[in-house]
Amino acid sequence: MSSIEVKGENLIGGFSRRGLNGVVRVNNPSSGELLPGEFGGASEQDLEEAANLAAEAFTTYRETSLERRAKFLKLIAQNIAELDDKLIERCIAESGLPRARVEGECARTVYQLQLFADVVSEGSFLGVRIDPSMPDRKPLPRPDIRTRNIALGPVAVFGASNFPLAVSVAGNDTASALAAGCPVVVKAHSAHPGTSELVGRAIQKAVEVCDLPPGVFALLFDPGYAIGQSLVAHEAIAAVGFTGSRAGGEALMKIAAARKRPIPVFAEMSAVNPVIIFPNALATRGATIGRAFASALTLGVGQFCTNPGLVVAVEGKGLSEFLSGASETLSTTSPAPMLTSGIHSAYCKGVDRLRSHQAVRLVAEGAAGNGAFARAALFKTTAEAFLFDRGLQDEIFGPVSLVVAAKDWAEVKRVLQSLEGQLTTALHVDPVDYDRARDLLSHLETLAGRLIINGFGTGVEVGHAIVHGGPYPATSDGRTSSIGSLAIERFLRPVAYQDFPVELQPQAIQNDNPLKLKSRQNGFLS
Ligand SMILES: NC(=O)C1=CN([C@@H]2O[C@H](COP(=O)(O)OP(=O)(O)OC[C@H]3O[C@@H](n4cnc5c(N)ncnc54)[C@H](OP(=O)(O)O)[C@@H]3O)[C@@H](O)[C@H]2O)C=CC1
Ligand SMILES: O=C(O)CCC(=O)C(=O)O
Repeated sequence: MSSIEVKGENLIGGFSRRGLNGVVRVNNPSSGELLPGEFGGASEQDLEEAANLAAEAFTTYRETSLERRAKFLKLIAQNIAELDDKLIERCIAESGLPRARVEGECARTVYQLQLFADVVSEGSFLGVRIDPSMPDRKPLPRPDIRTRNIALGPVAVFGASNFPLAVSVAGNDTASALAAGCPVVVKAHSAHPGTSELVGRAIQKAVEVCDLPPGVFALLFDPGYAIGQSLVAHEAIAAVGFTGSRAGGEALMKIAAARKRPIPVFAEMSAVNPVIIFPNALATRGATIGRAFASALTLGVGQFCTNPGLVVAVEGKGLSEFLSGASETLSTTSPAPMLTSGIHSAYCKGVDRLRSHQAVRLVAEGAAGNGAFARAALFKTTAEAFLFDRGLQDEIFGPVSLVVAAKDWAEVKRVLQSLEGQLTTALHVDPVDYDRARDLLSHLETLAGRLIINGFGTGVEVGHAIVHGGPYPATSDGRTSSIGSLAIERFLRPVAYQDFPVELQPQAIQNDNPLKLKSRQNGFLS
């Protein structure tokens, strides 16, 4: 069992110390009881120190050998795995998530770190391109130009409440930033401070054992928003990774854009993840799709950014069967605790808004619960009403969805044309529907980061091909992904070296290729 303990301290520059700027405390969302541990908030001075140490560490850390960086990521993974039940139990108590989910998420966190260790060892993220000189080219000689990616600089990470391990302190933002060669300063999410500290200490221990500059990692608690905001504004910070609400993401984007030197914010924010049921699929298996949909909707109390919050289909017998199937499953759903009382009250407000909307009707509800326990719900409206009121597209975080019934397929297309950017879009199709699907695809590609056939977006598969992103407001920048190995690209920047003698060339671009990297030579992969 690991010797790491929760002490309620900020982690700065290889040390840990109690913050004196207010206190973060947390309740168990299942029982409502106040959990042990007081987490002292960081002061502006603590933040200054953490950010400056990160800037100092950047110079050395970004040029660590690929082997050493991969070893560091693997050691973080090992240290987290060794936390074992201490971490699992604290995470269950702070999040209200069931043991199997937390254990699975812990395994995913360990796996993600190992994945990035492999990405680092493999080296192609360095993006080497070489256009050798052509001294005899007419009318002008061509210079020798070589490019490699370098790390952007220290990254501020704001983890998600709904994935306290896999999208938090050592989650994909941190893993990809460290893999790219960027030090990380995490602003701990106030919903899981103990989990954050345990994981933060596992990273800090790996920094020490690998003999890396101590500023490579810091963890700060903040009982309000001031420290998080100052972190984004700090001149040492070069980029931000964020998962959470649209309001939170947009607030940080504004701060980043108003800086003297604006920086990129990679915020994963808000989506309703439309489910489109095509006519033949609806006619032949409406009830089956309805049951599967309700299971996806209520998975993890609907607390996924990929949750299917919107269904679009043509009105008729098939849609009635879909609604019956979904209602059957939904009405047997027990209430379950949401992550925080704030998230629960935002959910209740959102559901009440639908309930009192004159053009929306309740189709089915799960059993009612007490405290921060959420009651699942399904609502229905017409395409006409949906197109009229843009507010009906807003994400309600939790186990609720809105079915939009269209008069005909042309109206389905109008509904889809009206949507904002999404993380995922699911298409339920039979082969007979393929022509309609093909016709919609070019629009759907511009709508979402991931298109799914006959499934749902919940449960992101972490890997090399996954895209967890999408156009605004699903994310602030849909060009890459916040999950999977593509995420590393957010924290890299290409630099070209023109006519550099070998003595001054970084190893990655040298002709004898000491790092054994694949590269693009004159445009061709080799
Ligand atoms: N689409 C998605 O992936 C997700 C969406 N959500 C949505 O967010 C709501 C709240 O969940 P939560 O996880 O708390 O998300 P928030 O966006 O409220 O918080 C995420 C992180 O950002 C910080 N933060 C939020 N707003 C600001 C701000 N204005 N300035 C500085 N820092 C800020 C929070 O600080 P602190 O820790 O102090 O709160 C937290 O660390 C949910 O009800 C849901 O609507 C939530 C999770 C995932
Ligand atoms: O793994 C998933 O399903 C989604 C992860 C995520 O980023 C989220 O829900 O916030």
